Parts: sequence; C-alpha cells; structure tokens
Amino acid sequence: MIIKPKLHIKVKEAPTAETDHSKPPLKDIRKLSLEELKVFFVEQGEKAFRAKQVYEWLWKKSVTDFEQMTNLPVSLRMLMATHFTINPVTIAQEQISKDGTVKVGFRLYDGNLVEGVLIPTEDRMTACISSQVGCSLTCKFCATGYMERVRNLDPAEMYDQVVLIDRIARLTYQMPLTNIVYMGMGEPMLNYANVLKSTELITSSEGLGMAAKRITVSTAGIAKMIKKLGDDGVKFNLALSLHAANDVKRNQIMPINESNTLEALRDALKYFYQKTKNKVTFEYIVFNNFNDTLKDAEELYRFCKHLPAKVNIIEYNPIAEAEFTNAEEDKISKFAKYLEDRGIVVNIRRSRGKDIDAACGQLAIKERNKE
Ligand SMILES: C[S@@+](CC[C@H](N)C(=O)[O-])C[C@H]1O[C@@H](n2cnc3c(N)ncnc32)[C@H](O)[C@@H]1O
Ligand code: SF4
Repeated sequence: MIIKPKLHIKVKEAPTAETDHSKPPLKDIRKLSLEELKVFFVEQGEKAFRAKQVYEWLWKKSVTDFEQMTNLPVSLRMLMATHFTINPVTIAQEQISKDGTVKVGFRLYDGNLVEGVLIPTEDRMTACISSQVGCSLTCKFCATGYMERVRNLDPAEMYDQVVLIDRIARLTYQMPLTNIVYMGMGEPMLNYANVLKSTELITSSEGLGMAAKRITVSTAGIAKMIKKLGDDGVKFNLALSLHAANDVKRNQIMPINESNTLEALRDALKYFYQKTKNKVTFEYIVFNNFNDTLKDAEELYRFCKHLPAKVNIIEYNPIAEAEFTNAEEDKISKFAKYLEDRGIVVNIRRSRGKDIDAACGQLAIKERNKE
C-alpha cells in the first residue's frame, strides 16, 4: 500500500472579498440569531417585527442580496447593507455522471472549495454535503484525508449547499430533495456546534422544514461527541464509518482510532442509543486483502450485535493518493451473507458517479493540484 504525503491547501484570493483593506470586512448577517437580529433593529430605532421578515428572506427564501428583500423599505435595506453582508455559497463546477449523479464544487466567500453531490435513486433525492474545508483526520483511503483541514464551515454554508443541491434536483429531475447526508468533506463531529445549528435550520419551519429523520450525520468516530449527541437528544440519524472492527486494522487506516478505540466507540454508541433510541448505521468498505475475510465479518458481527444497527457496505471509489481497491464481488457477497445469517441487516451500496470523481475530496484535490 503506497501512501503519499499530505497536500497543503492553497487558499485563493476571495472573488468577493473586501478589497479595501483599511475597512474591516462586514459580518455576515446570517451569523445573527433571530433574537440578535431583533436587538439590532430595536437599537437602530426600527420595529422588532422586522427581524422576522428579514429572517424569512435570509433562510426560507435564501436571498443573496439585501436588494432582493422587496417588501422592506429601501431605508431598512440600506441600513442592513451598511452594517452587514451576505456571503452566499456559489456553484463553481457541476458535473453530471452517466448514472445521473451530480457532483458540485461549491465556492465559499473566501475562495475555498468544498464538494457536494446529488444522488438520485428510484425513490429518493439525496444531497451529500461537506462540513469542513479539508479534514484533520487523515484516513488513508479518503481523498479529503490527504488535504489539510483549513476551516470549519458555518451553518449558513452547510444550509446553502442543501438549497443549491435542491435547486439542481428540481431543475434536473423535477423532484425536491428527500434526504441529506453529511458525508462530504470533513468530520462533522469536529464542527459540532455549527453542524447541529445547520440541522436545526434545515428542519425548522423558518428554514426548509425537512424532517430530522431525513438527515444522516456520518462520523469517523469521536466517542465524546457521540455521547454529546445523545445528551443533546438529536433526532437525526447517525452513521459510523467503521471499515474495520479490529483496533489493529482500524488504526492502520483511520488514525483517529488510536485515541477513540472500538471499545470507547461501542460504549458511546450504546449511550447514544439509550438517550435517543436512534438506530446507528455502520459504514464498511470491504477493501481487497485488508478487511475482506470471514474473520473480519465475524469481528464486525461481534461489534454490532450489541446495538440495534444495520451495516451499509459501501463500494470504494479508488483515489490517486493511495492504492486501496474493492474486494471482489464474490467475497463481498459472502461477507454480507455471513452477517445476514446472524440477523444483521446489510445493504450493499453501489458507488455512484464513478466517471466524475464522485468520491469526496477528489474534485477539490484535483483543483488544488492544478494550482
Ligand atoms: C467522506 S466521509 C465524511 C464524513 C465523516 N468524516 C466520516 O468519515 O464518516 C463520508 C464517508 O465516505 C467514506 N469514504 C471516504 N473516501 C471514500 C472513497 N474513496 N470511496 C468510498 N467511500 C469513501 C468514508 O469512509 C465515510 O464513510
Ligand atoms: S473519511 Fe471522513 S474523517 Fe476520514 S479523512 Fe475522509 S472526511 Fe475525514
């Protein structure tokens, strides 16, 4: 297995950045809560009810400019424009795969690029969104693991990805989004508060009003934060990227396992289940000659039998940075059968968008390599 060194992300000059460096950049108005917006308006001698109107324009209608808030007096729009800005996420690249999957490169206000994917299936329109620029967790099979973590996304940046992918779904397939997975770039549990805030916005009636059960947050496994999800009583689904149910093997491909062992994760997941009654999904890529034997399946069975859980076997999308490949079909079927025979629910998920680099991080890493 060849593992190449980490790449450094070069942050581009922001296309919309403040060019007059003598003035501090304006704050994004979407960083304010409804309450904070009310306080601002009252301090400025305006009526408090304006806050609700503005909030609706910002979230439900997702406007990108104060000028678009057409039911508000011009003076109010000008007041906001002198104190705040709106930093919308924009689409930098869009590629459609032969299988209908759409990969989107999102440009953030500071020039950074993150990725999202629209995955259309028979009964679902799923958006896969990013939570960080890069990732600090260095998983050896993941393209994003070869980038440095640059920064966390803020709630509005995650929300915007959903809104933009929803527009693509409606335009391309005449169907709105039905599901959202936090399985793009980054580790959601290392951007905990912003991820939770974004799910609140997506589910709230002031935002998109989607059911929390339609959202899945995926983690590489940070035990402390999984327990916190339990304490916070979240309603969305949780997926754990397991990929090996043996500490020695998992340490090799997911260094986070050294400080968050399988035992710690199992305890955290039990706690999460006790608190939320939400079933957990285990993500497992069956890598050729690494974790593909019936002994590996037995270890996986032993790990998940303690919890009401299901296993998603994900097809691997090979990346240029490492030499992992999928196990052969036959081995994957035997692996799945071993688990199913013991009562574990197994789904085999085919890779989507192979022809367009749909594995998370692949598009951003290519862009970076061009620079
Ligand atoms: C990119 S991660 C982001 C969420 C979180 N950091 C995590 O690890 O669960 C989402 C899922 O994609 C998987 N993944 C990463 N690289 C992949 C690849 N090249 N092919 C298929 N799945 C991949 C991860 O193992 C994880 O289950
Ligand atoms: S799999 Fe998840 S945690 Fe691991 S490097 Fe990729 S994005 Fe980060």
